[in-house]
Amino acid sequence: MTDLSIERVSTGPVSGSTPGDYIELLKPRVMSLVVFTGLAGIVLAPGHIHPVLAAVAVLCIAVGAGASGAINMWYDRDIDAVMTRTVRRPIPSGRVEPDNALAFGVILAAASVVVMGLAVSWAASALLAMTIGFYVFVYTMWLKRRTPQNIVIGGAAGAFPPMIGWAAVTGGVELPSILLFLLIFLWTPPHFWALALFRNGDYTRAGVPMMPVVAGPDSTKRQMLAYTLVLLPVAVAPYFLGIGGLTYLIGSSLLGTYFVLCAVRVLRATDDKPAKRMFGFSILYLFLLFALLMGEHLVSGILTTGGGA
Ligand code: HEM
Ligand SMILES: CC(C)=CCC/C(C)=C/CC/C(C)=C/COP(=O)(O)OP(=O)(O)O
Repeated sequence: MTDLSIERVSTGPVSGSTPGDYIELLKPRVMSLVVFTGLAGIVLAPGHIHPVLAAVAVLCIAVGAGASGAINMWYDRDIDAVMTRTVRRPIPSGRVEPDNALAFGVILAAASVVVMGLAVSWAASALLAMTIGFYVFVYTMWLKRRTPQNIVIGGAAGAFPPMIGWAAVTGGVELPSILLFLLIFLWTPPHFWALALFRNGDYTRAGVPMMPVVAGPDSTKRQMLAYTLVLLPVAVAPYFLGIGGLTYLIGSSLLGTYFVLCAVRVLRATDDKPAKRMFGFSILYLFLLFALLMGEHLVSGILTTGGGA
């Protein structure tokens, strides 16, 4: 356990929180892509879901993801106060009391799980509850401060949303939804380690054993390349499972090849620029993969029904 007997950044009494402070606790920018992959699970799943229920399912995933982010910020308030990237967050900056942030996260988490079960599907509700629990207890409270494999195993939490969306429609877990999980699971290490490479000082100061801190940048870069090489065929696999079409096959092949090239540039780099570029591209890469999957699926659906007229 990291012993952080660090003087907390004293920013004086809480000067009245604003709604924006609480919204910030939900990590909306990060969770927007998380929710986007959850929507993909809904759109790609076979069968029909009423659009209103689909919207409720997306909302529950969004609220559940945000709630897990708020609880994560409550638990990590000590290390957030030490890292330059996070010191201005609502809790370390004194804008939100820790107990209020925790209550906010717990209430939203409970509400998202109950509403998903009552309104949409108990299978999706169970998966949502498990995802929240995995991120809070397995990643944030257990692995993050103990092992450089923290984000590899913890990455599972971020990979569940497409399975939650799929279960909201079908009530179950099937091979294609497991493949979408695997795609994000393999994407997470190169996504995060690219950031960790240029935020290494933060994590060293905070005593968090991220891979670059423990194994060093060279080993981390080699592992990032390995993950992008494994990810390339896995990201193409939806085409062979019938959930992606020819456009997706070409797009995912090109995007995956460029992601590998990013990793090669990071491996050869003598400064942080390639790592920063790879981190940024990792987000665009995942967004485009899921956008291509959903876009093709929706267009082919329209063409089919249009053709059936
Ligand atoms: C355990 C897994 C993950 C870790 C450790 C991780 C880590 C991070 C960190 C530290 C940041 C910078 C955030 C900030 O400074 O506020 C970030 C940004 C981001 N992450 Fe990840 N991430 C993970 C999984 C995911 C997943 C699964 C997604 C989406 C499916 C995702 C999407 C994003 C996005 C969109 C941003 C940019 C946010 C912004 O522009 O401020 N991340 N990630
Ligand atoms: C539906 C549901 C519950 C979805 C959850 C999805 C999920 C777990 C996404 C991971 C997002 C993320 C930024 C993790 C990093 O935590 P960190 O503590 O390493 O990041 P930080 O240092 O920026 O706080």
